[in-house]
Amino acid sequence: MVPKRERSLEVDRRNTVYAIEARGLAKAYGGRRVVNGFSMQVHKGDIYGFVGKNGAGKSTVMKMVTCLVAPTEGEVLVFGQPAWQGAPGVAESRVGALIESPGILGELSAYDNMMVKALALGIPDAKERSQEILRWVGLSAAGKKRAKGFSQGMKQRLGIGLALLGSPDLLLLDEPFNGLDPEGTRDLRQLIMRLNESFGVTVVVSSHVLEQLDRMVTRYGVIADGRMVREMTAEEVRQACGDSLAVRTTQPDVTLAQLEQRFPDCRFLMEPDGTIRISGPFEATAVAQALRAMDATVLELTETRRDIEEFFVELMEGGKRHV
Ligand SMILES: Nc1ncnc2c1ncn2[C@@H]1O[C@H](COP(=O)(O)OP(=O)(O)OP(=O)(O)O)[C@@H](O)[C@H]1O
Repeated sequence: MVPKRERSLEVDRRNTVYAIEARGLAKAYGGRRVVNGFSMQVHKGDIYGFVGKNGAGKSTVMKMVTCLVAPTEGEVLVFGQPAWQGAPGVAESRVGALIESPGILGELSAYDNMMVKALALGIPDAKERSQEILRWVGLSAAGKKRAKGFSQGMKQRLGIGLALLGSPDLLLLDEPFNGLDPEGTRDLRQLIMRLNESFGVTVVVSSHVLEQLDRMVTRYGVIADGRMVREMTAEEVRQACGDSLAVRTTQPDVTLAQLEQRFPDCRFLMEPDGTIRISGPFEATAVAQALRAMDATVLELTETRRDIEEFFVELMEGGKRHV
């Protein structure tokens, strides 16, 4: 049976409406463009890992998607509709977000925090909904304790609870693992996965904690200097990491077709600069022999072992060639 998350990606490939689609997005502060020519495609059902160095522009992009900040240029579609139509539109009704401070009232309990927001949103069954969500985020035992005394993990979970009040189809979480201990990190990761799997909530998570993203993400986007460097499925990242063979020839398309035919059990990935990355059960010497037999002009043939962190660091450096 196909795992549910892979199945949802399969369905979405045929579906042209994305949860988020950004085109030519730019944001300037004081004349400096901190996001520029930015594009992004988050498929419905994704857990999308949004990765980039400090200051790359992740928060700014997330704020433009959630209408906290107005774009200088470009367009953001949320479920096919403009997030901005002069005023916040679809983002208000279908999107939940935890960006920077989660808007928690420190003097109030978790339940009272939920009720304040539920009443402000005009949610009809505010009490039941607040209790239900608190159970979901694992805070029903927090009782009357004031939120200012919560651990960082509890605050993050309450922040997510508040973001869930409007029953969003899309949830954006900016650095949610910051300041969490290993247990808090695990709990939060499991919560994100449950939301995605049980309710089909599309989740965008920006994080530096690649190890956590690797355990739950279905697609990645890498931002550097305000531009999208690369979007890849988790499977493509897995293929690009681990033992692999990088092959560059003068005719990459022809070489790729021939190698695929010659080594049907291997996995092949063509990188933007034409490098063919072979992973799976390959023998470097057999590939070298095959290239000779094909009369290919080989510019490079390198066997590499690369871990996920190294892979992303290279991309975050600005999308230089990563062999
Ligand atoms: N309100 C603002 N006024 C001026 N500059 C800003 C403002 N908000 C962000 N910036 C600048 O925009 C750039 C991108 O910031 P942003 O917070 O989006 O990056 P980030 O990728 O989320 O980084 P981090 O991981 O450090 O939060 C930074 O250089 C930042 O200083």
